[in-house]
Amino acid sequence: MTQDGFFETDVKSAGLSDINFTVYCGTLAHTPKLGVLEVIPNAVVGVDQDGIIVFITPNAADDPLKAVSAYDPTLSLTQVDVINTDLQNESCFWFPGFFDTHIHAPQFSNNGIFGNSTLLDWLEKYTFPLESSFKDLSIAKEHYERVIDRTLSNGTTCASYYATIHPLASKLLAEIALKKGQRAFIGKVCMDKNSPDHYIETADECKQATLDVIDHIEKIDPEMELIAPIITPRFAGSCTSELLKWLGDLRESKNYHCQTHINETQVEIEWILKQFPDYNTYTDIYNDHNLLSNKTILGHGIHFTEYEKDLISKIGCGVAHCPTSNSSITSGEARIRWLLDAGINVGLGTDCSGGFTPSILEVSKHALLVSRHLVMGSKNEKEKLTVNECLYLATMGGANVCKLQDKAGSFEIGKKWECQLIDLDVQGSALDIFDYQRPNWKENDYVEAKSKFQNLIDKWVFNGDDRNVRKVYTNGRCVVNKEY
Ligand SMILES: Nc1nc2[nH]cnc2c(=O)[nH]1
Ligand SMILES: [Zn+2]
Repeated sequence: MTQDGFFETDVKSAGLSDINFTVYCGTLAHTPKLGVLEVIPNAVVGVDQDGIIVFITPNAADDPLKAVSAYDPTLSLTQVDVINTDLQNESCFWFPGFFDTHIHAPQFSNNGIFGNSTLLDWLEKYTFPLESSFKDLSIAKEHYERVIDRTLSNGTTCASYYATIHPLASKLLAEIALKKGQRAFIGKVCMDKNSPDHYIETADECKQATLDVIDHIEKIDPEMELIAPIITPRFAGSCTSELLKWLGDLRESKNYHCQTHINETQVEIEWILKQFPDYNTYTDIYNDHNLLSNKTILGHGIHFTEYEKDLISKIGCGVAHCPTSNSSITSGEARIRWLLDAGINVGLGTDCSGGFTPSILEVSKHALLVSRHLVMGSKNEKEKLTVNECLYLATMGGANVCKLQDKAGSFEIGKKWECQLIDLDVQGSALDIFDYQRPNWKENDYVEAKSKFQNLIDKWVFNGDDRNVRKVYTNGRCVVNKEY
């Protein structure tokens, strides 16, 4: 423990041992482009000591060392670690880790508890009382350990977290993510108005605490191997103009990531525009306070006007789509096709505990269903999202929003080995796979096997859960290994 009471963690020491090269065998599946499922059957993937993918050879899993020699004939094979999946099991595959682009770590214990509330009364009744308790570090520690264990176990390799206003608890969240090996953006929440007396800070306290948390994160992971700070004004409803401007200038000073909520409900929008009478739109408030860049993640974005959509497209902001939360607290249905058509990067967010599930797989399913609800109103079939589009939002879409598209989100040479091993046949899982549904990559022709595999992917999205996640890797390191 350090003097502050935090854990001492060294990201380098958490890496691989003396083995300096690893090959992973098995079928790879990913969605590198919107709506496109690519499958690389029985592949061998070479991963170097930095966790970087250096080769991907399809149909080579029968003799992985041959693939290694073909990549580098001088490599000593005794130093190669071979990780085999169960090759007899054709319903086992590697899939990129999920991105949760919007999650409130301190709200985790409230998952499922929202009654009939809507945003503003939900904040007062359920959220602020829970978050204010994080002044107590022992409460923070228990929640933060559990939320990171749970999201990792569901295949979330990267999460953009809102913490609370408390600097010590926010630093602790960063320490725990680093120790457990989850890639994470950590945002100390900023709020200096419209908040209860027991859960508010002055602008000066907020500035000091924000700098303190950023400094700590930069110290414990100086190379930003896994964690990074993110400037987090809760929303325009809980920050004064003075604080928003200071945060915006800080964001610009070092091109920091930034996250906030926007256009979540009509009542919220009216309430906020009354507080900022000089502005016509919610987006203009953030833009004028210097908070928007291509590293800004805007949570929800359900009720953007045409003008706002064009503005965020021009600036390059990402949107965190949170369909589970938007349905639970009755906020609305975001028009994702409309945003994608404007070239806006969109990822998925659990928004725990506005949303009730920590699983991005489940949120993918909800994104698909919400898009169908939109169609029932608009009669515009184009708004429907497919399974492969939702999986793209859950992986590459999230990577684009977090500006990690060169590091993760799909399998590609030069990217990190950052993925989950999915096993559809795991004992006790809710999936029933019949033998006729299994693809046989060796004996079926590719098109037939691929079509069977697509059906399995669809079944996974609708009926799978964390029990189907056997292993999880971030930055080339195994961080979840479930022995059944
Ligand atoms: N969903 C959601 N919206 C918010 N707007 C401001 N704070 C919050 C929050 O904690 N959750
Ligand atoms: Zn939120």
